[in-house]
This record gives sequence, structure tokens and C-alpha cells, in this order.
Amino acid sequence: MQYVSTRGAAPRMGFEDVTLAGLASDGGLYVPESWPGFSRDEIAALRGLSYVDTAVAVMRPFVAGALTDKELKSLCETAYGRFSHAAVVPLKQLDHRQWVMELFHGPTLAFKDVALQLLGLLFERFLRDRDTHLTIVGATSGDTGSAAIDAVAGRAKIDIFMLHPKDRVSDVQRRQMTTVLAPNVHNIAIEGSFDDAQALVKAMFAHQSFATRYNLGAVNSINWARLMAQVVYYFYAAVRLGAPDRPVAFSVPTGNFGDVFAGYVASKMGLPIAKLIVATNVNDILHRALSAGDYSVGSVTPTAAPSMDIQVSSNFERLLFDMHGRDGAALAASMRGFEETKKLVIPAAMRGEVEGLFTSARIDADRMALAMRWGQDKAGELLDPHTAIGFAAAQDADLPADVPVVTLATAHPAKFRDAVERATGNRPALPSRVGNLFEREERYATLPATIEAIEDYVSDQVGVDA
Ligand SMILES: Cc1ncc(COP(=O)(O)O)c(C=O)c1O
Ligand SMILES: N[C@@H](CCOP(=O)(O)O)C(=O)O
Repeated sequence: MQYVSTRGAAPRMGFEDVTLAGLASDGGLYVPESWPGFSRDEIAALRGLSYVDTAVAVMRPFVAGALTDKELKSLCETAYGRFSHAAVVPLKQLDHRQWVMELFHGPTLAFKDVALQLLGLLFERFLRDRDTHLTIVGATSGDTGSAAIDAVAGRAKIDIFMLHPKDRVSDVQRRQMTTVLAPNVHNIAIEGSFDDAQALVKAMFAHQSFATRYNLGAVNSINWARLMAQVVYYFYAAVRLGAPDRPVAFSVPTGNFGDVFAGYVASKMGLPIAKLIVATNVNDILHRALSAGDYSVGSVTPTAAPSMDIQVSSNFERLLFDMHGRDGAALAASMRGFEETKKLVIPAAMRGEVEGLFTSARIDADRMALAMRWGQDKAGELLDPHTAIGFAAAQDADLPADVPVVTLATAHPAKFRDAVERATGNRPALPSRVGNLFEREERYATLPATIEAIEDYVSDQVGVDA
């Protein structure tokens, strides 16, 4: 399998190089040169497979040329062996047609573990025979940071620098990052928003001499391997609910558009997905983009679902690439315009390419709290604020009555226990696997949101002069 950049000007690469590169050298994101297809029989053959065997079958085409089936299976066994539920991502039924898929049984209590546990192992495997040090730079609104740090802490040949917006993540999220004291882990609280942090990461990649000198790598969903690992659970859920004979809908609480883009990939591969519901909070750029073609950046409003307090969604570029007929030069021109004006109009004809598959909803704080109370009172399920946004959008969606709807439960409610308690009166306990989080020492730097400050800090810590 070969990969191409969404902006058309970076070299084609195989899976191993794409995983280590993160962002393409032209500023674009890597995508497979073409989408691999699964026949009905191949999808039917996934019935009854374990999560690990499903993962091997679904990811096989994407890693072709880089890993054998045996190697991939062994990495998946190690990654998913760390999950606390035997089904890895259990499905729970909430009413006659609504389901949630709990993606938070990994070590850091959020769906990010599904991909990042595997990515940490892929880095180790691909660096094994290279005389190379990887400097990971990442941005987090809370969950990617802890999952990435857990996945790479203490690994040889890797340093990780994780930027989070100061005072805009929950106390559990912050401590899950800042109490990891392994010498290769460097947490930075920036004086700015998540969007500022993400822009700084991309600016470091764009600073060619810095990116080359430090051999930058990515753990955010700009890294294709993140999305690849997330495609698996769409197949896993859908075959359990009747695919390929019955289409299934998914509702996805959305910020950086990675999780729901993985659903789009599953659909491109032939999985019968009736609808992908893109659920946003009041930071609704994706809802405006998909419903009205208005992809324009506003200011970020802090919410009780802070991981989705995002305006510029990295992976939307991957969808725009397909909307532009996979014409990298045309998309590069559109993205240059967007970077200058913070606005992009997506004409109806272009949206038509994906209109049948996506629908979207903007869920405000009251509707979110209502969904949390419904989950607790009617189904005995405590939903975290992000999941509640997905579930509210699923309840409100206009879909044929015989289509089951799966909401992706992206975080454990205990990660956002203040918000859950405010909405439901119930304060969820932290699972024992996170340990004595509130007794451990924290370590992080606080820096201004400027590229000079961050690059100087990276240079100091890694010990190579920029
Ligand atoms: C708990 C939670 N839910 C949902 C999202 C949104 O996922 P994505 O960015 O892949 O759209 C995030 C972060 O991105 C998250 O941390
Ligand atoms: N909500 C995310 C934001 C970063 O998203 P990513 O999927 O691109 O890593 C987080 O928790 O950090």
C-alpha cells in the first residue's frame, strides 16, 4: 500500500515511512492512494472474530509491505491486552435501537487508547533497526496527551513533547499527563487554546530545518496510523449488529474529525453504514461546514466537553481531498486560502459527494445534560459529556426505524466527574487502573504560545542545538 499527501506535492510513501513521518512535507496529510474494498463475503467472515482478529483483517491492506500478519497480530495482542474489558470495545444496548460502544476501557480511559496503544508499538517496531531518534510533538485538548504519553513513556529512541491549553483540560486529564515522570516525557501548558497548540505543532513541522534536525514525529490524528486503527471498531460493531445484511448508523462526538473520518474510511471499504452523525458542541464549525458549506473559524467557547473545544479540525482536510476529486493541487490552493482568511466555502455540488453519508448536529449544554440524565435514568449508563453529545444527536436524528444507531462512547465518565455530577447528581469513581492520580507529583512547563518558546524548549530538552 502506498500513501499520497492531500496537498499533492510530498513523496509517495509506504506505511512504515508514513507512520514515522506524521505530517507530509508539503503540509498535507497522508491518505491511502486508493481505498481498499471488502466484499460482502469478506465482511460476513468477520462475524464472531475477536477484536484482535478483526483488527488484523481490517488493517491488513493498510500495512501491506510493512508488517506480516503474524507481526501485526502480535502487536494487536499486546496493545489490546492492556484493555480492562475482555471484548476490548463492548457494545451496550440502551433501548430498542440505540447502542453505545464503550471505547474507554484502555489505560487512560478514552478512545484514544485504541489507536495510541498500537501506535506506540509501531514506533518501537519501526525504530528498532534504525539509527534514529524520534521527537514527537503533539497537541492535546486532554485525551490524546495522556494516551500518547502512556503509549511511549520510557521507550528508547523517543522523546515526546505534549502541548495542552493551560487550565482548559479537566483535572483528571491534566494529572494523567503531568504525573508521568519518565525522562522522555515533556508536558507543556501553553497560554492559549487547543487550536493554538495544534497550529504550533504544524508550524514546527513546516519549519523544515527544525523538523529535519529533530526528526519530528506525530501522535495526533494527522498520523494516518491513528485513523487506521480506529476503522476497526466500526467493522467490529457493525457485524455484531447485522452487517453486511443490515446497514448501521454511527453517532460520533467530533472535534478533530479523526474518529468520524475513520467511519468514512470504513464506508469507503464497503461497510454498509446508513449514516455518520457528526455531533459537535457549541464549537460547531463542522456542523456548519457539513450542513451549510460554511467552514469558517469563530472563537472557541470553553464547554463541559473540553476535548471537543476545537475550531480547526485537522482531518477535515482528508474529507476535503475526496470532495476535491483527490486533486492535491486544487486542495492545496483551497487550504492556502483557508489559512489566510480562516474561511472556506464548500459549494453544494462538492458537498454532494458525501451528503448521503453524513448528517450533523450541534448540541448545546442543556441538551447534553438531558442526554446524560436519560442515560442514567432510563438505561443505567453514565455518559461522559462527549458521549452525551453523540447520544443526544443520535436520539434526535431522522433515520429509518429499522436502522440501529451506535454512539461512540469516547471517554469514561470519571474523566469528567465534575460535569457528570452537575448533570446527574452522581459522581463517578475513578477506575483503579489509573492509580493514585491525586497523590502523585506533577511536572510540566508553562510557556507562551509562540513557536520560538516551544522550539527553544524542545532544543534544550533534547540537547541538539537548533
Ligand atoms: C472524549 C473525546 N470525545 C471526542 C473527541 C473528538 O474526537 P475527534 O477529534 O477524533 O473528532 C475527543 C478528542 O478529539 C475526545 O477526547
Ligand atoms: N480531543 C483531542 C484533540 C486532539 O485530537 P487528535 O485525535 O488529533 O489527537 C485530544 O484529546 O487531545
